[in-house]
Amino acid sequence: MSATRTRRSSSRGFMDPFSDAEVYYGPINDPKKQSSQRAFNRSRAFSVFENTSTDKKSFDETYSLQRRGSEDDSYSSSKGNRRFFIENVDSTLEELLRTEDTDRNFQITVEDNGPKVMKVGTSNSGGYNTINVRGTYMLSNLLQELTIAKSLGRHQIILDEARINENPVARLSRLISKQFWDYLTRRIDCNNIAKIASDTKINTPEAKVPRIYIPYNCPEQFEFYSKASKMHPSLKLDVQYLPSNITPEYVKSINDRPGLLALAMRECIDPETGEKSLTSYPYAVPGGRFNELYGWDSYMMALGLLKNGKIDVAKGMVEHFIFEIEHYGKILNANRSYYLCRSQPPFLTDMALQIFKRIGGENDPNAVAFLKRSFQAAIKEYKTVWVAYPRLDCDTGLSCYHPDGLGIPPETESGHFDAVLKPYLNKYDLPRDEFIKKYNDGKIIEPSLDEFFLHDRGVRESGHDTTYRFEGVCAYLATIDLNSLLYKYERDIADVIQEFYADSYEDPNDGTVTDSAHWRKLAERRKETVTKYMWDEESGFFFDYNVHVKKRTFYQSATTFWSLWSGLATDEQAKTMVEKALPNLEVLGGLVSCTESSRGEISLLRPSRQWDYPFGWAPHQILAWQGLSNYGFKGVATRLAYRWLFIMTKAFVDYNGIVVEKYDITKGTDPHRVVAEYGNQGADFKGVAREGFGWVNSSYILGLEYMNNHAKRALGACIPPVPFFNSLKPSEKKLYAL
Ligand SMILES: OC[C@H]1O[C@H](O[C@H]2O[C@H](CO)[C@@H](O)[C@H](O)[C@H]2O)[C@H](O)[C@@H](O)[C@@H]1O
Ligand SMILES: [Ca+2]
Repeated sequence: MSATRTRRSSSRGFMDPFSDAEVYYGPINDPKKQSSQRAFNRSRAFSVFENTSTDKKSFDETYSLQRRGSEDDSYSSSKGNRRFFIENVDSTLEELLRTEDTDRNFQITVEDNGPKVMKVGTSNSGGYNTINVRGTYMLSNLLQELTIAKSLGRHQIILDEARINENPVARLSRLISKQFWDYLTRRIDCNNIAKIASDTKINTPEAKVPRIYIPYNCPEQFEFYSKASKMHPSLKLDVQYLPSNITPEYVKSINDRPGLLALAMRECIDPETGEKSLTSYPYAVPGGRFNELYGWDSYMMALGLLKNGKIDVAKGMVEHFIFEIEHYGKILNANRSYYLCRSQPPFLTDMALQIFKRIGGENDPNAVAFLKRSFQAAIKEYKTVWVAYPRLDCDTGLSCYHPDGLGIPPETESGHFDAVLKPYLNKYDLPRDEFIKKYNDGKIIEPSLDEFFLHDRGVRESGHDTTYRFEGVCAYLATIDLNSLLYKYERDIADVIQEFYADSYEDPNDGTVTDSAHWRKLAERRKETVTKYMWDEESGFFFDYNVHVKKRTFYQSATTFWSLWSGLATDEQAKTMVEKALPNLEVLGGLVSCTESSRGEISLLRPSRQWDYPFGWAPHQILAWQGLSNYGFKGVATRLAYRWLFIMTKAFVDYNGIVVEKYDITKGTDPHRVVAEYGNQGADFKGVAREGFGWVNSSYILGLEYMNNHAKRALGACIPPVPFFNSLKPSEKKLYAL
């Protein structure tokens, strides 16, 4: 039977071993609820490797790297159809952790020194006979499944061996598409608003109160949330209007009273009362600890969400961006009050276009209307945020990450600025918090600190917080990242005006009328300017240009490839970039953020920054793969993708199903372990990782599109890039540009 065929799940038949946890551990598969043991004794027709390709065996034999399976003590004849009967989920979990989680972090990893084998009862014998579950991967999958079953209220379960011995590539892709996105999706309603509004980053007494700020001209939302607050008085939800003019002074004034910022809602009929009400659009958050909508994370997640068919979530995020541009003047870093002054790298035009194609495209009037609303917002954003004061450099016509704002960003980890503040604390002989208060209140004036924080805000707007590339200089840099993205906006806007506005767009915001030629000219001019100021033929890099001192910089960053993603680079530049720049950035696990030499020496006084060498980030990989493919370098993209997917799969297999925000991609053993700034998001879970990390989830789904079955099998067996590449026949090497 084919794994893609619809699978039955009934108490009379078999349960798909790979069905969603809610179904798999639902009543239908609950031994306690079955009238007789027979219902769960029946073997189902799937084989352990049914969700992998049929030539797996020959591959594994070739490389002799098959994971150890369980010993079959009782019924080897049914190999491939084995099921366990876990009579007591709680005690099995306890035993598993006691014997196998030797470092007591509630995860079973290659670092634990347990026996790496546990006897588990078979379902055929009602648990009487046992078989051995062996090895880190299977034992950690057992831990994950037991943890989920327990959280779903189950005391006994029937567990397919196939579920804990699933090919890792299949398991991770399945979890991302079937579980991780759902855990990352938020839909604000009157019952959960207080939870979503709660702030985890700010530590003031006022921050303990969940608060939502509503744009001054959204009375329906104010009424909606006020009602929610009255419905649940114990939650103490504080509902506040924002002023019509949101200034940096105002934003600073509410830093100790942070709140969520309202997002787009639409009218609906309340099913309980039959009255008109509001309902929110869904959105995905970057990781489990977040509840707010982010800027560029949303774009990266949308790419994966679309591939996994979660179109409403991707579309919901565009609806929120349209609302943010309308009411807050920009796509926000994230919708918390302390982010009101800054944005993040802009991707709205491409995001809207990708969704447009998936919701019906040009033949669907609703899709066209959606596209036009999105582009109207993007044009406003382009003109009023990115090509306007203070981000625009009038001399070159290039743009910088240069947001407004005052004071010290309140959302950073306490102690993050200790090294910077130390000389000032000494100078004023004040403890840190007292100094910060006085400085923020304008009672201490220190222009050099103002300058530092101007750039620090820029760093955060760039999404690359933090990197030595930007420290103390960001707001003065016309970066290759931002200018590539704006080039893409200009090209996309030209295309949409030509096709959907009969080549004449009247801007409702400023009354101007433009055609596609106008926008193409803007794009062409940007391309010429970027080449003039940023292109370095000798190294094959686009470098940032310092508009303040009027000099090109020399920091070798992976964002040079954004010029390929956006189409800004010429074919010759692309070729030079692949020949000269790429070898400096290609490491074991893909494209590293920057070169080691650009980053410089690391010491106690100059600690690692998370957006620098040796760390690799999903958005850098995703944009480079697409960019390289655009210019005919699909083989290079495939090679880089294999590298990245290897790192992700290896960490997933060895470290209890972990998927983290970023990886140290220079090491193959524990790449998820990152000692920089706040550590790593997604690493801190007990028993099971439920949501992965948004843009990393996307990168796995997108990266797999470059892999053929052979590569997928190699990834499933965790074959490192070099042995894998070396094992290829000459004809296969071409697929990886080797
Ligand atoms: O609180 C510290 C910083 O946290 C965010 O930055 C990091 O997480 C974001 C969400 O995944 C991501 O967009 C960003 O690239 C990361 O560096 C936040 O965006 C920063 O503004 C904030 O200072
Ligand atoms: Ca452990």
